[in-house]
Amino acid sequence: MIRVRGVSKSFNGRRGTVEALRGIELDVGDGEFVAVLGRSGCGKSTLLRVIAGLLPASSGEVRIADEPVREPRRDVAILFQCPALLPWRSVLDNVLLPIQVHGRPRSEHREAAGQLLSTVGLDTPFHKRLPHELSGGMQQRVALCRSLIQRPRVMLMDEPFSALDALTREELCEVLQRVHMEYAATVVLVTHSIEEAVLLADRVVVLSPRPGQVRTVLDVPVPRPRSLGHDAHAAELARCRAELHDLLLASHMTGV
Ligand SMILES: Nc1ncnc2c1ncn2[C@@H]1O[C@H](COP(=O)(O)OP(=O)(O)OP(=O)(O)O)[C@@H](O)[C@H]1O
Repeated sequence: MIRVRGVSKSFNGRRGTVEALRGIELDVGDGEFVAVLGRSGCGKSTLLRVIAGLLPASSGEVRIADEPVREPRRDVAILFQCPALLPWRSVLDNVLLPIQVHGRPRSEHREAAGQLLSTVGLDTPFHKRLPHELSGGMQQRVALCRSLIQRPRVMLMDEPFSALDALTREELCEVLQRVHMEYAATVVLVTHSIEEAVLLADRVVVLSPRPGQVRTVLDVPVPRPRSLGHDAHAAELARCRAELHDLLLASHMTGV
């Protein structure tokens, strides 16, 4: 589904050239959930933006559904750290925004929007509220629904929960697992949180410090839904966490 081949990216700035990514190779299968993990500045967001078609690669190629990505695609949704809801529109109208932007009738999608909001735990009384009447976690749930309303094939997420407190993040990880199981979208999540990566992903791709290169890929062979609390597979989750922790720490010490 997503095929990244030999992607490198350098930025030319006033202080010279920054090599952000070097020779990234990555395949993400249909319905797979892949987390890209690495320390700050290793090129995670750059990789996601190249996959999204928001940024051209310096060399190499990204293909989605066997087509080269040269610009943002309609069937690819992107979720950022900031929910970026329109403050004057109700929750329901924010979710319906992509429908309106693409000139499709809102009335046909109102029910789907309501269902999506219920799936993420926002029932009818919330639908008429304005964004400022919601907590940060609730706003991010609305942004998640807005990205799902068009039934994307692929969801790209850049640290979507990093501005939230630890418990809210965990709650949203639970929501995201449910949404992923229900909608079966292919997901690439960028994060610097080992916990998040292990809770959510089928595979965790660890990038080395700049220039970002694929250092290792770890399978998380644990059935969903997963939890940080009592989980029958707690030992396996802990093993994956420890392995990723050691890898990230080692790459910090050696710089590879
Ligand atoms: N538009 C740009 N112009 C110049 N340099 C850039 C640009 N975007 C990113 N960089 C540089 O590329 C490198 C990788 O940045 P990127 O944001 O992809 O890292 P990251 O792993 O997502 O970091 P973080 O976890 O802190 O968000 C950094 O050194 C950054 O300063």
